[in-house]
Amino acid sequence: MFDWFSLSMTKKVGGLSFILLSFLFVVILFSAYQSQRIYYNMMEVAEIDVPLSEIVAEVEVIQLRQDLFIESLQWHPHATSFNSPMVELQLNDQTEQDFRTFNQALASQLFKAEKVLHNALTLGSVRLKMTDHQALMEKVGLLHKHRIAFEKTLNKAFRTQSMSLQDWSVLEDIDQKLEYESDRMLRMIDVLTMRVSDAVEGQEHRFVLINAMLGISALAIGTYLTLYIILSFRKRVWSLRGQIHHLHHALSTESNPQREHLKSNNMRTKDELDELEDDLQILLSRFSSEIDNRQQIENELIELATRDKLTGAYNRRKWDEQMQAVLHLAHQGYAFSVILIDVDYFKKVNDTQGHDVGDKVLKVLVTELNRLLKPQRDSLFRLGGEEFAVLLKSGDSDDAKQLAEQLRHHIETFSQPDLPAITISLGVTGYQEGDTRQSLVKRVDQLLYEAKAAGRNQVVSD
Ligand SMILES: Nc1nc2c(ncn2[C@@H]2O[C@H](COP(=O)(O)OP(=O)(O)OP(=O)(O)O)[C@@H](O)[C@H]2O)c(=O)[nH]1
Repeated sequence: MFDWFSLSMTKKVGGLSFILLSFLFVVILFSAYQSQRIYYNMMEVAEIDVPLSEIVAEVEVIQLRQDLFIESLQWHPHATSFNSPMVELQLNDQTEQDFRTFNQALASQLFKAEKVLHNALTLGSVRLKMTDHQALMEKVGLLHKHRIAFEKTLNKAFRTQSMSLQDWSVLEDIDQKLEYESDRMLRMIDVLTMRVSDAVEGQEHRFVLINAMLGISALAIGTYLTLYIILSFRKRVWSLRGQIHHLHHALSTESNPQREHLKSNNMRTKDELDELEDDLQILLSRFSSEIDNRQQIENELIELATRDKLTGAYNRRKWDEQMQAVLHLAHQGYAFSVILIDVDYFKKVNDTQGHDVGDKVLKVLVTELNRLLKPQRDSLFRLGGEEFAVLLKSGDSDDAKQLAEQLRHHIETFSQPDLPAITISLGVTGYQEGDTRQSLVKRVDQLLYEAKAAGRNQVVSD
């Protein structure tokens, strides 16, 4: 089943936006459709009903003129024969002229009405009550017929300058019919116009109602969408900030001076994003200092792992690493030298003074040897027991010999009240082409042996 709540925020916002836009789209389409309908209905009123109303108004005026015309005909019936009583008419040129004028006007108005209705029915501009329009058309036709009959009757009278009583009553009858039909036509047009305006009004009401409903729905969805986005956004930001605070807490339980500083310095109003940015900034700086600390600790641990615990000189592991590195460089032309150092008669120190003193002697020895070494170039290693080595990463073997002699002399002459005096024997050699670690160590070991054999407290080099 469709699970709205488990959708991602993007999908929810996208879905709601789509619905909102669809609503707006429907509102626009419906508005356009209704406007179009209202427009056509109004067009129908403007093109058909308004001209028809004007025509009928004209016909009414003409009708009045026609009534007056008939009134103006002074007549009195007199019998010319028993069977055919005649009407004596006051007919002159002016009378005929008047008749022709209003008769023509009437004919023209009726033609106009026919044309309007014919166009409306044939061109399809009538949308409401087609049958009523057809009835109206018929009514105009009838009026036309009455007018022609009226015209004929009068034409005859003008020709003969007289009229039978029968014709006179026909004329009066036609006149009444004309009047009656014209009234009916006007009423029909009124009804039609009313219907059209009612229909338009109804459409307008529906239009307003449906548009209002769609608009309210769109507003509701828009409001919900906006609130949803704001609340989701705030919830996410707060959740992120919560996680950041947890991280702060995990990094340190102490109060964070940087955070306090930021808080106290930034009194201006901040939004959620500003606060999140601050939190992230502080977190990042804390991470970076934490990384620095860890790096420092790691370096210290590495350093500890490479140092001899008793003396602080580098241990054999470091010696192996460094030898590998300098041999690799030596193969590329960077020479190096080694001084191998051994304490003379150290067993005697242990035996006579005790092991602790022996330890202290070894510690002091390392301190004193280091005094004469150049940290950039020379490194001191404890290879085991009372045996040490100095690695000179650069310089030739003469430099090494010179340094070895300085070391020997310094230890020979060094004294400390609580420690026995000691001497050291040293073997010195430089890198020779084709050397391996074993060949070089073996050679310098041999030289040290020779120094011992030669009476100790001396330097032997190759
Ligand atoms: N105090 C102490 N003594 C140690 C330590 N490591 C080795 N030794 C002692 O150093 C002595 C080395 O003695 P030997 O190898 O006989 O050499 P030496 O007495 O110095 O005589 P030569 O080297 O021939 O001059 C031994 O007695 C070891 O016990 C240490 O860490 N502390």
